[in-house]
Amino acid sequence: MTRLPQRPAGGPRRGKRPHPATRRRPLDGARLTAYDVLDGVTSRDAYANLLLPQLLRERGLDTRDAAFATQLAYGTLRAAGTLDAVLSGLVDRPLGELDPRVLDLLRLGAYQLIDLRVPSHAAVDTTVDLARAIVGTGASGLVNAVLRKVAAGGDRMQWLHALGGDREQQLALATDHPAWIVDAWRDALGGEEELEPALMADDAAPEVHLVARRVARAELVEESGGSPGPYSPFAVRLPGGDPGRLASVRSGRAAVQDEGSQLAGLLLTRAPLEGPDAAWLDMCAGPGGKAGLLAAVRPEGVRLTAADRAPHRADLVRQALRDEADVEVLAADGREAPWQAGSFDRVLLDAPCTGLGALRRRPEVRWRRTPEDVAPLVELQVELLASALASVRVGGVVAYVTCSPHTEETVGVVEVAAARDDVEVLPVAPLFPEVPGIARGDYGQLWPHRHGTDAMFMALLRRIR
Ligand SMILES: C[S@@+](CC[C@H](N)C(=O)[O-])C[C@H]1O[C@@H](n2cnc3c(N)ncnc32)[C@H](O)[C@@H]1O
Repeated sequence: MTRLPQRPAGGPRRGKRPHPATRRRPLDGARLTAYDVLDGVTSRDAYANLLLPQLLRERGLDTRDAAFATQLAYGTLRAAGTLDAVLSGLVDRPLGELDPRVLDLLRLGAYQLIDLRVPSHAAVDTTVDLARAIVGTGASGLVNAVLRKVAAGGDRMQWLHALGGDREQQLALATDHPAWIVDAWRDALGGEEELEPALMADDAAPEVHLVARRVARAELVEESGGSPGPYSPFAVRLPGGDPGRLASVRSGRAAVQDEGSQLAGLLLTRAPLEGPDAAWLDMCAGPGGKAGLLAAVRPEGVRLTAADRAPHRADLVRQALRDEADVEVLAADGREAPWQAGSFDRVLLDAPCTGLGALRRRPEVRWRRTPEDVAPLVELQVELLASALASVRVGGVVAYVTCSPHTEETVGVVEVAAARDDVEVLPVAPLFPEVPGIARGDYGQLWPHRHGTDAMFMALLRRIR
């Protein structure tokens, strides 16, 4: 560590105090934690929603600093596209040629200046301190010079104006979405009318949603200080905070789960069914969010089988179902089912997908995903849905669910199955009369701007012969 310049004996003389900029300030804990999240995402492909809570726990930041670190980390990750557009005009080489640590620091500083309007001396000085400590003195000079130019350019509105571009580019920049995701949302929404509010809502920090599994919802409301969710009878919404501190969450009687995911799980339970109703399958169950809810709400006598291809995800399901009787957890590929064909009455297929509907909770995913990811996922989804239909008895139901509204992964996949002569589509909206605006044709679609949930898609299919 660099040592402070030594004062002459007898203390500083008047007019000879060291310049404040040469003194070392302690690093700001919230900003350092936010930087460490950005660095984990950049250099180790970490997931911010897993890394951040771990760092907050380890470092014991107080509530205020933890909230600021969260805002900085998530906000910077969400806004990376716009921040890079600003920064690329101010750096004398392509951003990809910068030391990745310097780029993350520039993004962190620029986010504070442009989006949070943190006074420029605080945003610049603290980022320069981080640069000096993490990368070195040379980097701190570059960070200082670039961030001063960012500050001089004004706030987000002024920067968007300066960046220019057509309406499409402006929408992508203003809402922090890559252009191909803007297109996918437009397509799923059926046009322009709701596009901007939908993308804006997808760019906002989400509330925390809890699910009351084995505790009365009123009790969880009381314990958490939240309010009942408007749609799922098990949902509690909180403006923020660390739900891991709640006794109900620690004991597994409640869990963190988006209210839209709760509805997607409940869809399976609401489908009308004739004949036996004793065997349910959750075919892609890891980490066990929907399996946990299904286990809690199933009628007496229903056996729940939950499978996941990834053994470590199957272990997480086992953990989520640890206190439930009459459940079986398998590490199994749904396409090579180890169970007998036609052996289930209800099957949930919560398919692996691009996650374009859950970007609020996984802020870096929008920049990680590419349009090339879609086709291989669609191929897998079609195969899994065929397998789900083979796993259900004649007369039984399959709920097909994705946390993506992308038309190819949703309507496109279901239409392949619905074209078969042994399958019929059951309309979703009548099963959710309490959820206005859920219909997407015969399917269900939730949206952050309409429902305050992730953009979950759901479809219900019956084997008719
Ligand atoms: C959207 S996540 C499921 C989320 C889960 N239902 C929940 O609510 O917590 C999709 C899961 O599918 C699993 N998966 C991917 N391919 C699979 C396959 N061929 N068979 C079974 N599971 C698969 C992934 O490991 C992942 O855990």
